[in-house]
Amino acid sequence: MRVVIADKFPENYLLEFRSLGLEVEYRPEASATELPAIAGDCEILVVRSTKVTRETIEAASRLQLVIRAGAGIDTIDVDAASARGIYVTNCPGKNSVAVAELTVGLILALDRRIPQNTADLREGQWNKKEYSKADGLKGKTLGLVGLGSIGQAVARRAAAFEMNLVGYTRSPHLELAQSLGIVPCATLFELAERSDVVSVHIPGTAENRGLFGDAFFARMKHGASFVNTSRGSLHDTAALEKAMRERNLRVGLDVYNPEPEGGTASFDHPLCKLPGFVGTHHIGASTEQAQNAIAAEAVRICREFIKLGQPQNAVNIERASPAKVQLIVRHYDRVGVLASVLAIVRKYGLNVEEMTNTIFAGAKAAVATIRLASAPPLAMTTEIEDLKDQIIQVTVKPF
Ligand SMILES: NC(=O)C1=CN([C@@H]2O[C@H](COP(=O)(O)OP(=O)(O)OC[C@H]3O[C@@H](n4cnc5c(N)ncnc54)[C@H](O)[C@@H]3O)[C@@H](O)[C@H]2O)C=CC1
Ligand SMILES: O=C(O)C(=O)COP(=O)(O)O
Repeated sequence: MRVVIADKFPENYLLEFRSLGLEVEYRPEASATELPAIAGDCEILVVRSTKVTRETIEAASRLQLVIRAGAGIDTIDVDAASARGIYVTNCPGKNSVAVAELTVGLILALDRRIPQNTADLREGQWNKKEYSKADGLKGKTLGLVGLGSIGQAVARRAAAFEMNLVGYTRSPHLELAQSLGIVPCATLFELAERSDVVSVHIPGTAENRGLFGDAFFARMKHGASFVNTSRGSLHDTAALEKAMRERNLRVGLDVYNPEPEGGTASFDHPLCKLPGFVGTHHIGASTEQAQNAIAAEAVRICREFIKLGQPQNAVNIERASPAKVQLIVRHYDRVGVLASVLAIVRKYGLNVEEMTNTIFAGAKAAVATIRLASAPPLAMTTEIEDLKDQIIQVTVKPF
């Protein structure tokens, strides 16, 4: 099997891929437009933020698995992969601590204006008078949007600064929130009104696009801070600029919309020039610790995939099976039995949604569980039962 690694990846983990018997092509500088040609004949594609487009998925005729060596899968055309039966996985939770550390760094930098202090010192300017104005974090309220892996890691760190925590999450993680000392907010607007600092930790899905716009910022306190280390698509840049100018909002960003592809580029962004801004270059996950943890997880996913044919952490498996009925066929473990059973299922026009076949000790008998979208007619099960010397028992159960 051939694996293409189309992003920067720790060297020693490349060796681990090779030790799995994989032929490794390491293309750390590959761009999204080059990827269709590069990934053309690989079975496994590993990427960080390099976009995997429909063109790549369709050009890679042997592709079976795309591993996002990170958390967010918004850079991958998951629909295109699903339409061709290609697994997409990510490495959940493996870079959360790194992002949480950067988030706390941005919150501290916004309060004490550390980058602005440094810039003045670089310019030969001593300005203790100006920079002596800061609020302090103790007793201030941090509003966390999203209480997944990163939201929780930020909560734990902010608690050490004795901040009050409020949170908003779509899925009601009430017990979890309580265990972390997070007071749940019923709506995003309630969170905006209560928070001195808002920090965003939700995925950049289509439905979350532009969630933070005029209406949200208008509810934030004057002079409050907004931190986004998740995705640039989540905030409306123009609304953010307006809130910075009119409501003295302070903004800390690691992510932008749009963001340059690759490691270096010129970058002219309206927010970066405003005095209340601190920012980083989408480096939330870029610590050695996080990248080693991510790489180890990517290798683990590959190992399991090679062994079992199915990867862990797949994000594009249909969770709500269309199956309604299970046809359970106990049969002798002989050549052609399953083919005969399936031929009868086909004859009655029923689609097999899911299927497993489990062999019993001694390999004399097996049980096939065939999941169907609708109940089989009696004539069909009778026909299966009548397969000579092949069938032990047929049952039908709802699913
Ligand atoms: N700056 C960087 O380098 C990095 C950025 N990220 C970004 O952070 C995001 C979050 O990462 P994790 O915490 O690891 O993911 P996660 O999947 O553990 O948590 C996300 C949580 O957000 C919740 N959620 C989704 N939409 C929501 C909404 N509209 N309102 C409230 N809650 C909502 C989900 O239910 C889930 O609990 C990633 O999707 C990625 O975009 C992740 C890693 C590195
Ligand atoms: O894991 C994520 O979602 C990230 O945004 C990290 O991106 P990166 O792998 O550092 O390009």
